[in-house]
Amino acid sequence: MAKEEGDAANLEFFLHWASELGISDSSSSTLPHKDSTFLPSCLGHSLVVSHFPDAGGRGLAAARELRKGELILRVPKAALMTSESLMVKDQVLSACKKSHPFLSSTQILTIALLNEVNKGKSSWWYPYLKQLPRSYDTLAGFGQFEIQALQVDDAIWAAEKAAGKAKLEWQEASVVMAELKLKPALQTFKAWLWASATISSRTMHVPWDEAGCLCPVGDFFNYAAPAEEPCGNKTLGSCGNGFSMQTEGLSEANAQRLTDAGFEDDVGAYCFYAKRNYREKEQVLLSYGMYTNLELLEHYGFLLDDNPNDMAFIPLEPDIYTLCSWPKELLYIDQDGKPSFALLSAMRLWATPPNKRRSVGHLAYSGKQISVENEITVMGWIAKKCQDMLQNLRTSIEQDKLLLSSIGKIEDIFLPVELEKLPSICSTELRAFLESHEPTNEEAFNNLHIPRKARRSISRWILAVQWRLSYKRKLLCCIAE
Ligand SMILES: C[S@@+](CC[C@H](N)C(=O)[O-])C[C@H]1O[C@@H](n2cnc3c(N)ncnc32)[C@H](O)[C@@H]1O
Repeated sequence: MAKEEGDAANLEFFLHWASELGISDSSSSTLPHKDSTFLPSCLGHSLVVSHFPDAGGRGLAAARELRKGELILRVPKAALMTSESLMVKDQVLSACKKSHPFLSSTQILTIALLNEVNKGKSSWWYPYLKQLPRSYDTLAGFGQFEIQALQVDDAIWAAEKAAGKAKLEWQEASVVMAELKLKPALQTFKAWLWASATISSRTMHVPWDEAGCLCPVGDFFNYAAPAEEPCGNKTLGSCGNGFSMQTEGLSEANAQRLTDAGFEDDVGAYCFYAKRNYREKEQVLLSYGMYTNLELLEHYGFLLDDNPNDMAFIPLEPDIYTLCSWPKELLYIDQDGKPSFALLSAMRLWATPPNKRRSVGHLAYSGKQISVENEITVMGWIAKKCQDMLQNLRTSIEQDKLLLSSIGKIEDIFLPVELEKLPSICSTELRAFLESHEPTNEEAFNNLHIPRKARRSISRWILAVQWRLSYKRKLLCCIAE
């Protein structure tokens, strides 16, 4: 059977398996969707699986017009994969967990997931496991080359920290995986990275386990950035349980409140609601939370071209930090190139002569201009800072754009002759990329275009260049303001 046909058959079987577990996209308790050709499916009433090449790949589309606030998917507790549900069915896993109380809840779920994969076809979860991606592009899996390609110190630091944390967690967990007698391939760091990326990018908040749950079908929703805080908290998880199950006769206030998803105790299910009205076939999106592009990359392995919550942090000289009480994470340039409230406030105070700071402090802290002269100094300083930051980075915006279009063609490049035809900045980075993924002897012997290992890293390299480009664009926008 061709791969596509195999994938389609697996998906059909999975949606049937899900319907038998009570997963449903229908708010009434009618029988699962069925037509004469396919197995009964849990979808078809409100949602269908579809492909969105530019917005997350596989995702869920509206099967009909959907109204804001409508209940569109319900996943009963029994269908949620959690450490608890995996342990109930596996005494050995449960005993192992008890003898290693030092492990975090995320480490336990990671081990439990690998333990389930280890069972192969005999796992009760097999139809679901088959639907999980084979690889991820989350920051922890970036190699040294891709990390350096981020160029900005803060981002490099975040990537190194993510990789270091993953390694440490794996080392701590390895004794348990050995006790569970997992296959050697499932005890490797590579397998650990896969399982922890599955958990990082696909779990949803539940109140009884910090690691969250894997939610079959519910984890097919791709992401849309929330434009504003839904309930005053940064992440969706902490406000997910406030949603109401009622969808009939919604008041405007309730319709506003009913966004996204959450576990509902009284229903005993994870419930998903339409965040807005959708036309038939439009992709239905979920807001996982408010994330900057770097955070999206870290936790989910993608970023958005136009992320309203993205920001470029501005490192300040120590004497400016000591002047203000703002935490560093509030000192940034926003997506539109505007300095944040805290950055402006800190700079206005800093640009005031020391003997006058006390008397104008209240203006700075309430976001008001201090004087025209002060404002000109502040704006000039911020623009100069952005300019210096841009100049200190290895490549320019134009070069990054060129590089991105060259990486797109990398599969066609016949080494080393074609490499020479590229602009020098592109060929230098391309050469460094290839050198960091040395070909195997066999590949070198056969003069294959791109080593296999490198091919798998291309998507991460593209993400790194896209990330630094979006960062530079914000700085440029600020200078142009
Ligand atoms: C919960 S899953 C969503 C379903 C996923 N597309 C699938 O096929 O299983 C989250 C992952 O989908 C991808 N994704 C979600 N929203 C995206 C978006 N707006 N743009 C690009 N990728 C997205 C990312 O790989 C992310 O880690």
